[in-house]
Amino acid sequence: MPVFLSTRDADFEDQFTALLGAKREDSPDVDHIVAEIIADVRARGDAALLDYTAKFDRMVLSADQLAFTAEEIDALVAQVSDEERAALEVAAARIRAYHERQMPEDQRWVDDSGAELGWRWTPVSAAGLYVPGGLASYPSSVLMNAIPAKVAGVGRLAITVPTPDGIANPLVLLAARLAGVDEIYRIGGAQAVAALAYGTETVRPVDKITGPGNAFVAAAKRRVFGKVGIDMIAGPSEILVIADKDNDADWIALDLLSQAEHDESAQSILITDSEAFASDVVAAVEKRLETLERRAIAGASWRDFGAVVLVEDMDQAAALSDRIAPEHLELCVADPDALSEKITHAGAIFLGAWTPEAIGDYVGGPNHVLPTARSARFSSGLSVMDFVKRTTLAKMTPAALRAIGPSAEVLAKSESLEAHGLSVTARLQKLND
Ligand SMILES: NC(=O)c1ccc[n+]([C@@H]2O[C@H](COP(=O)([O-])OP(=O)(O)OC[C@H]3O[C@@H](n4cnc5c(N)ncnc54)[C@H](O)[C@@H]3O)[C@@H](O)[C@H]2O)c1
Ligand SMILES: N[C@H](CO)Cc1c[nH]c[nH+]1
Ligand SMILES: [Zn+2]
Repeated sequence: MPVFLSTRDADFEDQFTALLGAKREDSPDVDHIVAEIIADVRARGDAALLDYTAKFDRMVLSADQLAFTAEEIDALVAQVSDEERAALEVAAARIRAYHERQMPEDQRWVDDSGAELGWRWTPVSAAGLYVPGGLASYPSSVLMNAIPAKVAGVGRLAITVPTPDGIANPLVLLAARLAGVDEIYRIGGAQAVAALAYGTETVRPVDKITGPGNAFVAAAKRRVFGKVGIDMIAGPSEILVIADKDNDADWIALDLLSQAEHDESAQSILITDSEAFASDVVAAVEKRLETLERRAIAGASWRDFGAVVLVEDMDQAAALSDRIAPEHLELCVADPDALSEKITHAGAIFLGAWTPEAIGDYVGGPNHVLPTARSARFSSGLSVMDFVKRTTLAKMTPAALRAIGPSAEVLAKSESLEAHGLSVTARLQKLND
């Protein structure tokens, strides 16, 4: 059974704080193993990649087999059914259209002093996308990572995907092709991240690495950060549903289970102002868990981390939601737009009973790579912005330098940086000659 909290309980604050602080992720200490793997890939390049691929993915390869050839991709893509291809194409088109609107604009203006100022956006030159290939492999995540990169204008986009025992997921290859990925390597784990960051004889290094993965992948991303950029370390999925009594309890139960089925550590929370509705949803979840294919995973998540919170009104619901800062927030209430105005911290908001979160996982358009573990308080989901960087521009005229240069001279002096000040002074003297 999930925990049941009511804001009317005397110890509500303690219980809610415990819910917020519950540690869900089992984070094994893999950092020392990962450090060794990265060092080995840096030292031995392809030879290390081949050894680790043989060891962890049970695949003996030669260096010229590390990358998928165009013919191999063709053969795998041909295995995808027409129905699945059409669905991926719908998803790709919608994700692309959404992300094209995110492209930021350059700015240039002249201020009061006569200085010309501005900024310019440019894409990162090369990006690498890690696609998990062990227990879970999501073609939708390939689209969600690769399409923003290509929309941003990333010149070279490489994918690494482990293929344990030589088995590749044809849908992953098709998603990569639809997104315009340039290179695909059959490698995984920390060694793949190291290869993308530092390069080997076969894998050219990239500037930014994105994509989810297991503890080894996450630790490797943390370690290479600085040498390359990374997106985020996404934790187990979360959903918070705020629903009033005028909902179908079974729909809400399924929405809660849709994220619970990802992972035993996933978290699904219902906030409602109706005790009777809360009971109906709990009963509907139990009923669905009798037959759901992934009932073992979803059941464990619901039992260990699920929660139902009874509130007095929707204002209270909004305030609690902000404290949870959920990855996904569904607002199944009469006026979801009005309620959403009261929400500040959420990775993605799904407005109204006709918007199940799963639409956002696949075909809505917005990205499904979102901040977890309350990090929506300070970060956002993956976007085109993750693949561009901003260069600032400043152009002085003699008049502008005369207007603002003296302040720079004063500040340079106060920081005891003489050359800084003199570089301005020399120019101002020239103007006075
Ligand atoms: N948030 C999302 O959008 C999203 C999407 C897909 C998957 N995921 C998550 O990604 C993860 C995928 O994990 P996975 O394991 O299935 O695939 P993975 O590709 O992340 O990891 C497989 C690799 O781990 C390495 N590895 C395994 N055991 C090792 C060991 N003992 N020592 C060193 N390296 C070892 C191997 O190199 C192997 O190729 C899951 O946690 C899943 O929940 C998240
Ligand atoms: N809900 C996941 C992110 O939290 C993403 C995903 C992929 N496929 C289905 N769902
Ligand atoms: Zn999902």
